[in-house]
Amino acid sequence: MRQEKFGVLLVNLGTPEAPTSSAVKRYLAEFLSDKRVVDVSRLIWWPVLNGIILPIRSPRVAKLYQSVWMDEGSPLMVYSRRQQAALQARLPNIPVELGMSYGQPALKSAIDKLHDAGVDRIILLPLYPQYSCSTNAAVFDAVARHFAQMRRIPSLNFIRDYAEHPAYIAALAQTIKTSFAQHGEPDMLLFSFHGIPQRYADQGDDYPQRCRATTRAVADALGLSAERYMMTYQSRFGREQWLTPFTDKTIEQLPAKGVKHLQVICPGFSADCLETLEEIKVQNKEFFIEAGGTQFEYIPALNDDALHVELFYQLVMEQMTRPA
Ligand SMILES: C=CC1=C(C)c2cc3[nH]c(cc4nc(cc5[nH]c(cc1n2)c(C)c5CCC(=O)O)C(CCC(=O)O)=C4C)c(C)c3C=C
Ligand SMILES: [Fe+2]
Ligand SMILES: [Fe+2]
Repeated sequence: MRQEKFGVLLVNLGTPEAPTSSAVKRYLAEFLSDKRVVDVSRLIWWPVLNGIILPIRSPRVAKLYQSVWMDEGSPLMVYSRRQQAALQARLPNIPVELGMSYGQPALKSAIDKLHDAGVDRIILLPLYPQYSCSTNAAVFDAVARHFAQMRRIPSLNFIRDYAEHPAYIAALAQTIKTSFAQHGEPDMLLFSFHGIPQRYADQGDDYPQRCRATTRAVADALGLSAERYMMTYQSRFGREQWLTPFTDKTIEQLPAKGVKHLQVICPGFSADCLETLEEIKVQNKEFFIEAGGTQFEYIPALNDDALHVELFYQLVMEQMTRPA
């Protein structure tokens, strides 16, 4: 029997092509039209999105993107490309493609490239460590939509998430140790995850459990006692109730409780992006200092760190050596 030809498809969210109001509008329009992200009836959502959210949010958010934009582009894209290149170097005989759920490079073109390279089994690795219907399932849907257009679809190994993978926990523990060594041990270590509507969790999305699993495993690996760390949710959107406790509200209250030195890590973001570099590193730092905190450090995402690439390598190898 012919040996199967494997290919790897790394997927992340996507990001605007430029830090301009029109590019942000195009990006948000695609992202926020996905029913996996906002599941409100289209009859209600379409006029709200097009009449209110896009015109008001796009220019405001474009300014925020300008403040974090790198010479090579949007941070999320820059780090995702570096992750792809590093994993490709580690797996020289297997094509590794990057696809974005929204914007460029489109998932569709990444799948086409793998198809053209003769791949008959795709290892699909969404770079969201904790499963959520709004992210990992959205990737699965998008891949299935493209498969629906193909006559000959490849086999698919879908990595649902890796919230508790030992190599992921080890990489996070290492980066926290490095930060402690560099800046001193803080009074509190805060694990901040992107939020989702509470309703999604009530309806069965196990995202909060997956976030807790990561947090517990890292705290155990570091031997942190319960009063030295906390877990919160950031990046709220819209009027609905989102998962609590909120990162910003928590941070504002910490100095009054005696926390003067705070370090924040965002383990749900595999690459630094607007939500970490601006919302946490700039905005939430300000909230903490204004409330009386004295020392604040944001611990960078794992990005293209060697231990992160090692995790991707192990995840891929586990799929390749799995009995079919
Ligand atoms: C409207 C609902 C949203 C849900 C649900 C949501 C879930 C979710 N998102 C991420 C990761 C990222 N989100 C990012 C930006 C971002 N997220 C939303 C909305 C929802 N996210 C918006 C509107 C935006 C754009 C910025 C803004 O307008 O505030 C990013 C950063 C992208 C970048 O270009 O830097 C990431 C990454 C996760 C992991 C998640 C659910 C678990
Ligand atoms: Fe988001
Ligand atoms: Fe945000």
